[in-house]
Amino acid sequence: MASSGCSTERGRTSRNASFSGGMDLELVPETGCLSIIVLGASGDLAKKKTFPALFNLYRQGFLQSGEVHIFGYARTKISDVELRDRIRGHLVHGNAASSDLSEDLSNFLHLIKYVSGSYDSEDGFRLLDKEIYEHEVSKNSQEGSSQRLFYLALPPSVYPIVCKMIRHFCMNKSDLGGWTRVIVEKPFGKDLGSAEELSSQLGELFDEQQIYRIDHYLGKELVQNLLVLRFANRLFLPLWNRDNIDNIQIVFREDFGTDGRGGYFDEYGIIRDIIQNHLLQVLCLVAMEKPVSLKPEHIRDEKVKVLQSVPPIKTEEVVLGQYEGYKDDPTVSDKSNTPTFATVILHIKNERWDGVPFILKAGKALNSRKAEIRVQFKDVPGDIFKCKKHARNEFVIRLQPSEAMYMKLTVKKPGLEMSTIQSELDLSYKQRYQGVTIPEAYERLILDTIRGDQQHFVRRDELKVAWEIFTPLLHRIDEGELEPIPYKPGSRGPEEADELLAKAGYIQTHGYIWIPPTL
Ligand SMILES: NC(=O)C1=CN([C@@H]2O[C@H](COP(=O)(O)OP(=O)(O)OC[C@H]3O[C@@H](n4cnc5c(N)ncnc54)[C@H](OP(=O)(O)O)[C@@H]3O)[C@@H](O)[C@H]2O)C=CC1
Ligand SMILES: O=C1O[C@H](COP(=O)(O)O)[C@@H](O)[C@H](O)[C@H]1O
Repeated sequence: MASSGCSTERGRTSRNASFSGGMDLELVPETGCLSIIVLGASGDLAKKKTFPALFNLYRQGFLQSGEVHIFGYARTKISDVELRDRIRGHLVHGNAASSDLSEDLSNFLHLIKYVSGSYDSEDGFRLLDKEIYEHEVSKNSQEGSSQRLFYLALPPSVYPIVCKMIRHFCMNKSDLGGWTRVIVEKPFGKDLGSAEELSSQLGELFDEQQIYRIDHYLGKELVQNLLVLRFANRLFLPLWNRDNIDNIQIVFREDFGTDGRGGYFDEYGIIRDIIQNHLLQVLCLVAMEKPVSLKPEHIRDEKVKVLQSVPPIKTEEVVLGQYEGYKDDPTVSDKSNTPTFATVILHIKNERWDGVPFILKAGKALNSRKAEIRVQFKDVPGDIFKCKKHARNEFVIRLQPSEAMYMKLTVKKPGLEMSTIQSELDLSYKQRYQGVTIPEAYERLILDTIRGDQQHFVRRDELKVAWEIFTPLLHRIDEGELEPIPYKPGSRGPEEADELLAKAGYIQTHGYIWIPPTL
């Protein structure tokens, strides 16, 4: 796995060999050493997602020992060894034990160095810069050609000061093809005002091309497949509109509660945590027009147009819920009004979608864990089968778990009688792509950042319109004008949400259930 010396031919090829390589991306030539700096390295996201994603990229040859170094930075006073011990277990999770794995693990962990310092301390960031610089010098990286990727695995409250410190003390010294990029995590603000303030603060320090606002749903395999599916298949082109589609649901369900993150969650709630970002991003890809090309700006231009076509949310098209027992968490206020469940209907007032409700539903502590897009077609006109038994066509994209796409169809029930039954055309990934490992969303997005591809990241104007849509509703909830309905953990959520779904036109096929095929 390991290679020595900076920018080996292999390293250059593998880091640049993008999925969209043939798609006209202007990739930055790579010549220097890469330093990845995880700020907030002592935290939950860093150990569960960031370091494991880096390890997987390392194992696949996208990060090479000879040219990459990883730095952890946080206030907690621990040594390099202690940081490595904290994350080790999360790196091996899900990987079969083997001698390769333990060798890779040990080599990878040795690439990690920890620097302790506070987020507003000049000394801390000067020390960090010195460590990065020493690494670059040790790899004979030409000054100005090195690449520095800062991953802010931190609460957003410290983004402005941390970005200021990076800007003043940790940038590349000159520009010989090198770069400095910053990945920022959601939530990007709490409402339109705070998001815009944060954007302005960051915008004063970095160009838009240097800021990568990560939304990990954009890194999921089946979310990335949406544009291919829609625009590379003739089949969907004539059907994907208000003439044929009755309603679209985008659903996120989790079968566990706030799971130790009650303090964070209570401040944000399910709309800010899931709907305003993850589900809205999925909606954009489902609803947008064909972009001029696959250039990031062309795609993001189309996403912005979709969001700009969404009129204000009506209170009667919202159902909020809170699971019973949520307030037992000592980090949650006894009087909390925070929704842990929400169904919100959005409309898109354009030629393609006028009249088609987009039903966004998300909830914690429900009866299952899944995320999917459910496109329900209109009834077939002229019912020659004279039986109401055959149900509507539905095209379902299962984002997780058991990634799949299936089309619910009415077919003749096999046998002597002429009767109909609901069945499906099924593309289940595990079965169809045996032996293929679907990459973790974070892996893909970190690699995109290294490659300078912003296609799957949220642009500033996109973020602004997303907040414009939800801010009035969020303010009404914050002011206590809308109360969440209690629901039992392990249930479907409040019954009122199903009633709203029916009012929006969704017709459930009773007695039909899709079972993911097993090998
Ligand atoms: N955890 C998750 O599953 C997900 C998290 N995110 C986002 O990622 C970011 C990081 O999340 P997560 O790792 O859970 O957060 P943590 O609460 O674990 O914080 C990360 C680190 O930041 C430092 N920190 C914590 N609170 C403060 C504070 N008030 N002021 C300054 N520093 C602080 C701590 O390091 P130290 O004290 O050592 O400096 C901590 O280890 C957040 O923006 C979060 O919303 C997004 C998706 C999922
Ligand atoms: O961003 C978040 O996402 C997770 C769910 O992510 P998934 O990839 O497992 O679907 C959610 O649990 C968390 O509350 C939220 O902050």
